[in-house]
Amino acid sequence: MNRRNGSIMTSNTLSAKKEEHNMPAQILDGAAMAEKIRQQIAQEVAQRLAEGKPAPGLATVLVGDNPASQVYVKSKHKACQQVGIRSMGYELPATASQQEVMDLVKRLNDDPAVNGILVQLPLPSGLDEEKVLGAISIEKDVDGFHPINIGRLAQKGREPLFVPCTPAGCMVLIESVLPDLNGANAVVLGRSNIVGMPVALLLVRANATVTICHSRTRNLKEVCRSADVLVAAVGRAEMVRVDWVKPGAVVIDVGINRVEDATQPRGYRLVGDVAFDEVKDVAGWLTPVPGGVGPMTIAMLLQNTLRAARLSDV
Ligand SMILES: NC(=O)C1=CN([C@@H]2O[C@H](COP(=O)(O)OP(=O)(O)OC[C@H]3O[C@@H](n4cnc5c(N)ncnc54)[C@H](OP(=O)(O)O)[C@@H]3O)[C@@H](O)[C@H]2O)C=CC1
Ligand SMILES: Nc1nc(=O)c2c([nH]1)NC[C@@H]1CN(c3ccc(C(=O)N[C@@H](CCC(=O)O)C(=O)O)cc3)C=[N+]21
Repeated sequence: MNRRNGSIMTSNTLSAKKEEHNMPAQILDGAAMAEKIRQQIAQEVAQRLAEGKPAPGLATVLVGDNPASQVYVKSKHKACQQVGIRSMGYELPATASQQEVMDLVKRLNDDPAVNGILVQLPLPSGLDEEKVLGAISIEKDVDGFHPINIGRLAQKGREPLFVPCTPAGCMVLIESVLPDLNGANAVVLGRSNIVGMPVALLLVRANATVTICHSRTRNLKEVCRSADVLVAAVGRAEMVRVDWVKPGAVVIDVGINRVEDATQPRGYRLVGDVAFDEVKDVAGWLTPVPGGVGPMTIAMLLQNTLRAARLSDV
């Protein structure tokens, strides 16, 4: 079996593959894939405008002044602009009350120019995230974090209106090289509400056999090494080392970690949860950081916003 043809490595091919140690991974270029998706979305938006329909609208809600959140929200607006989605940014101070945030969400729910509402997470401490996310109209829940959308994702035979963006982006990347996940062993490192758990749910829906790992997992390295598909979303710089990865595996690196680097203009560089330079020699496919899952997350947000606009067509 060749790791280039999208087939799944089985344990009896493992030792043979190890000898091919120096066969470098193919890079799964999320930035390029996201660019293609954005072009397609731009075309569809233009088509809608030509039909006399209004531009899809996305409202972002940023509470407080977390610098990383400000960067992410800014790049979401930029991406909207690129494809013709109208984006509206709402900012509240870190001192905003629960009521103020809830009132804003309700106002956006009632605003017909707003098709999608994204409340940037994490919210400052003191605010009830569950209540805020639950207040978003499910037809505008382009992040897919409303309890009804997550509940449907977790249940057989139910369809969420929207799938969370980062997990959806991971699946597009994985399925671009491994379209048939039937019976594949998938390991997800991390169980957060926004990445680990929903990506695990999507992998189960795609018929993979899924193991979810977290800070209490024993024998992490061995569990990871059993994976045909490994998704790392822990937020620990370069935690996944070369001997954690089965030769030929598809490795999706969700982590975005800043590490100090005086040679960089910003004083830091971004690294993933995977030690890219060593894992690239053994994985079949590997996503880079930056340029992997991050841009796909934003492309999925645009896709969800366009879908929300379509849902609101009368
Ligand atoms: N590219 C993108 O689009 C996105 C990237 N990210 C990045 O992905 C990473 C994860 O984000 P997020 O899910 O929000 O993070 P969280 O901090 O919410 O979750 C981290 C998860 O990893 C587990 N974990 C932490 N340390 C270890 C360890 N040493 N061994 C095993 N498991 C561990 C935690 O376990 P436990 O539950 O037991 O605490 C938890 O389940 C971050 O770097 C974040 O910046 C996030 C969102 C989008
Ligand atoms: N309600 C909500 N929805 C989210 O989708 C959400 C969130 N809250 N909170 C935080 C995380 C994080 N996240 C990222 C999106 C894009 C990049 C991204 O584009 N990264 C670039 C690099 C960006 C840089 O240079 O910093 C890349 O990986 O190439 C990263 C991370 C979305 N999140």
